[in-house]
Amino acid sequence: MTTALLPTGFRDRLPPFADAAARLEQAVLGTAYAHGYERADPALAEFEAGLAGRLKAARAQDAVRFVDPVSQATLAIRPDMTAQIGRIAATRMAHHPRPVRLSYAGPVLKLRASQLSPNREMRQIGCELIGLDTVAAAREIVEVVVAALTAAGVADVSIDFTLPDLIDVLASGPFPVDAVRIDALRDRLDAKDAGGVAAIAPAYLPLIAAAGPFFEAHDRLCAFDAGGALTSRLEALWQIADGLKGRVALTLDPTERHGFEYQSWLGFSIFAGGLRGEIGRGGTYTILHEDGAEEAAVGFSLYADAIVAAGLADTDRRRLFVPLGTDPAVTARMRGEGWVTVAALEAGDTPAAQLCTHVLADGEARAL
Ligand SMILES: N[C@@H](Cc1c[nH]c[nH+]1)C(=O)O
Repeated sequence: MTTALLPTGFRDRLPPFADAAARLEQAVLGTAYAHGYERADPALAEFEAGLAGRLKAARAQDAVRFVDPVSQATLAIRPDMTAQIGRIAATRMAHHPRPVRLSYAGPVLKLRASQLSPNREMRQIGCELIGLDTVAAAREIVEVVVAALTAAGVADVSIDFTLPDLIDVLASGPFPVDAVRIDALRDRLDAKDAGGVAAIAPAYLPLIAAAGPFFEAHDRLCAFDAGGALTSRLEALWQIADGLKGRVALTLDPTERHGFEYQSWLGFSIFAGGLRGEIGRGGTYTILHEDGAEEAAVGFSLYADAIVAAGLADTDRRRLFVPLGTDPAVTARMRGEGWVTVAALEAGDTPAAQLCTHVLADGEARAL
């Protein structure tokens, strides 16, 4: 075995991609900051028990665990920073007035690669608004993510809304389903398998057709409205989407549940550049406090690697080659004008070897 290779699911990021990811992160966090979201930087690993039980409805986490030789406790490397932000808001920042607005960026590690992404280690950048999961709060969160992607130069953004707790609401209300068959029903709805759904609970069939461009799909879902059980959700969803109308493409897939493990009434996937894979996700969720109290929240996470790998981040180089013997004051002036200067340190050095696009000659930048 060679130690030059990395384990499955891990990779190094090299120039210019690592720079592109850093610029993207800066643009997103800058936009978040300008909207009142201050940065929190949670620990890379923490007590497994504290991480796993923090968000209501979260199943056993998909986390890499290990026994810490120092504390003798089982620790988990974070697979998702949202639960950590929830912990911070519920403990050290519990006394802060609500809502609390926090942003974050850092690596997360999954135990297994998913079908959609072979990577186990990813960089997450996000915002969480803790204390509210109202329409106003959700509108702000989707507004921030759209503004952040615009600031980062990511074009053709589209948002696919979903209702993560839809089946639970219907099953515990108008359309009861046997507890043992509910997972199978979710599965068949996820697969858009009409035959399978019909065999379990035909009342759910219209949900398959209620997916597509947002406003049409919303109309179909309203027509389906199950004795008022969904009225408030549908009204809220409409208001959130209405705020984005005309600026980003909007779709609705009410039974989509991939990646929405702990989200409550609202979930959304973020796409860009006409690509199939999602670049981020978000939604409403519930934080559990130490005393059992529950607190509503809403947020989003973007995946920098997915954005860079899809070619949606700016990876162009613009570098100015500075020949040997150039007056350092001139080079400093060029940097002051925004140039990236690369100084020759030896006589034989060339602009090509230094990946330069321009060369400094007679105090001016000349394109190569
Ligand atoms: N952290 C979630 C998205 C999210 C943030 N806040 C609420 N949901 C994810 O990466 O899937």
